Parts: sequence; structure tokens; C-alpha cells
Amino acid sequence: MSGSIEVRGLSRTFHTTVRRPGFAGALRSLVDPERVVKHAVSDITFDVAEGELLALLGPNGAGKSTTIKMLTGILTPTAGEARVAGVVPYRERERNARNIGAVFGQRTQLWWDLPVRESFQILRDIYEVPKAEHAARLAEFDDLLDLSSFWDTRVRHLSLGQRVRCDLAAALLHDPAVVFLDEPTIGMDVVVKEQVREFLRHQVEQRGRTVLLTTHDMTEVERLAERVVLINHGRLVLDGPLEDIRRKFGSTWQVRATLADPHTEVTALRGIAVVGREGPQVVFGPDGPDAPTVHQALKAVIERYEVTDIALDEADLEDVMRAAYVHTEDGR
Ligand SMILES: Nc1ncnc2c1ncn2[C@@H]1O[C@H](COP(=O)(O)OP(=O)(O)OP(=O)(O)O)[C@@H](O)[C@H]1O
Repeated sequence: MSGSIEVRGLSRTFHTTVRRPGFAGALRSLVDPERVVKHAVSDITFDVAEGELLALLGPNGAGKSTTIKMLTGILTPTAGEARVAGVVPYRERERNARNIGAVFGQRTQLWWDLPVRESFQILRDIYEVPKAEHAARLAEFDDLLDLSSFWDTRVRHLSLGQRVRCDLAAALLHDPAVVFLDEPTIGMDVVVKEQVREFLRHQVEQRGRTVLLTTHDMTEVERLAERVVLINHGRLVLDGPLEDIRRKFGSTWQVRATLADPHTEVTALRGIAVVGREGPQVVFGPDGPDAPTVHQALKAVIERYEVTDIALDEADLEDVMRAAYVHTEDGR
């Protein structure tokens, strides 16, 4: 079974009513409600290949969760089509559920009053996982996520970091080909975040799972994703390698080189300007919209000049994304 995700022209509109302000407004809204149409997701198309981890990014309210809800079968699209591991999720919810795992960092899918281990057993029965397979997988997850120190605790008494680790294990116990993660590390401390990222990397690289991840944590994106899809106001505005997005919006890098010969004549390179010079110290920066990435610039400088020392400053991904969000505002 292929674990790919195919999204074609997917759209979701919500019809809501808004309450007018004040008492008189509230009364009027009762008899004549003001209807509002919200285009939460508009005509988005992308693919995720089997065994790929894709980060779905965008500012608050961009439409990320709505997209994930359509792909997990929770919501039906207003238009367009999606296939997850070959199944149309909102038409065949049960079949889709067998192929996917989902973790919503903001809420648990576990039984609140039961010890975690009992939740795992219920899930084993629901998904009809053979006992030995279940035990082996649980041992693997315990190894990677340290679950056994708290898996006899009721879910309601777990800390956030413990609870999400259990949610991750629960979502993967039936060995799904495709995993949806909606802000999985929200509110976790840095150590647990790193543990979860390591776990996810293992699931993609060693187990070949396909992962669609949403997050506002740019360190997470850098550590896990090679490709990102950016949505803003419900529209897909970028789809490509993280490096391309950096190139397009991360225009603030610098390469600082110390030349072996301080009298060397230094000229601009393709897409690279000389932005400062003091004796043997030369600072290069991006020149124009087709400027190379900082790593390409580094290579170009080393190839052209004999240098004794070289350092680089890169715009951090938070800055890059902020610029990308602002530049894509007209996707509205
Ligand atoms: N059930 C609903 N009824 C009405 N509007 C909704 C509903 N669900 C989502 N929306 C609206 O659709 C838009 C997209 O919401 P969504 O939750 O998909 O955004 P998001 O990208 O996941 O945001 P965040 O990063 O804040 O979680 C928002 O404007 C939201 O208010």
C-alpha cells in the first residue's frame, strides 16, 4: 500500500453567524442573523511522497488544521479531492483510520480516566494488532520515548510532555503508513521536544512513514523537514525545499572572509555583493532576488579567493518565515 498523500484543489468554506454588538444587536441577531462565509482553505494542491516528511506552515488561522481535518476524514471538503494512502478520507473514514495515525498536540485522543497502558490495550483490540507485534512496537516506543516510567498513570495526571509522548505512541501502535501531526511539540520543554523529534525522524527514516506536520516552531522545521508547503489565508503560496524559501525570503546572510593576501582585488560575484572591506577582512552579502544561498555563497567565495578564515551569519528561520508570511499576505 502506498503511503502517499494527494491533495487536488481542496477547499473548505464555513458558514457562520456573527452576533451584533450590544443588547439590541443581540436581539436583532436572533431574528435576522448576520451570515458570514469563511474560506478557510481555498483550492490547495500538493503531494506528499511515501516516506517523506512535509511541514505545512502558515500563520495563525491560515487553514492548516482545517486541511489536516479533511485529510483525516474529520471534515468534508466543500470542493476538490484528496487521497491518503489511496483512500478518500472523508468518504471512507474507517478504512482511512486504519492507514493513518494522528496527533493533535492541543488535545488528547487517549481515555482521560484510564492508565495509559490500558488505553494502549484498547487500541490494540480496536485495530486488531497481534499481541506479539503490539508488545514489540510498545517496547520500541518505550525505548525511544521513555514511556514506561509513567504508562501506569491515568492520562488526566500526566504532564503535557508525558501525555503527548503517549499520544504519539498510541497513534502509531497500529503501524500506520501516514501520520498527521498538528503542533505535536507545543508547550514541551526543550529536552522532550528533542526526544520527540528524534522519534519522528526514526519513524520516517527507519520505518518509512509519511508525515505531514504543522508547527510554529522553526527549529522543528529545520531539524525535520526538507520540504515545506506554506499557506496563508487558506491559499497555498509556496511549495518547495526549505532552502528555496530561505533563498527567496532570507536575504540577510553575510559571509565574512579573511584573505590570505590583504592586497587582493575583490570584486562582486554572481548574486553576491561586497558589502564591507577592511584590510584582509571582506564581507559579502546577497545581491538581488537571484542571490545564492549562504552555503552556495560560501563555496563561491572559497573557490574564487584564497582565504585563511571564513565565517557566516544566516538569517534565522523565524526571520525568513516572518518575511515569507508578510510577502504572501496578498494570497487573501
Ligand atoms: N468550525 C469552524 N467554523 C467557522 N470557522 C472556522 C471553523 N474552523 C476553522 N475556522 C476558521 O478557518 C480559518 C482557518 O482555521 P484553522 O484552524 O485551519 O487555522 P490554522 O492554520 O490551523 O491556525 P493556528 O495556527 O492558529 O492553529 C480560521 O479563520 C478559523 O477561524
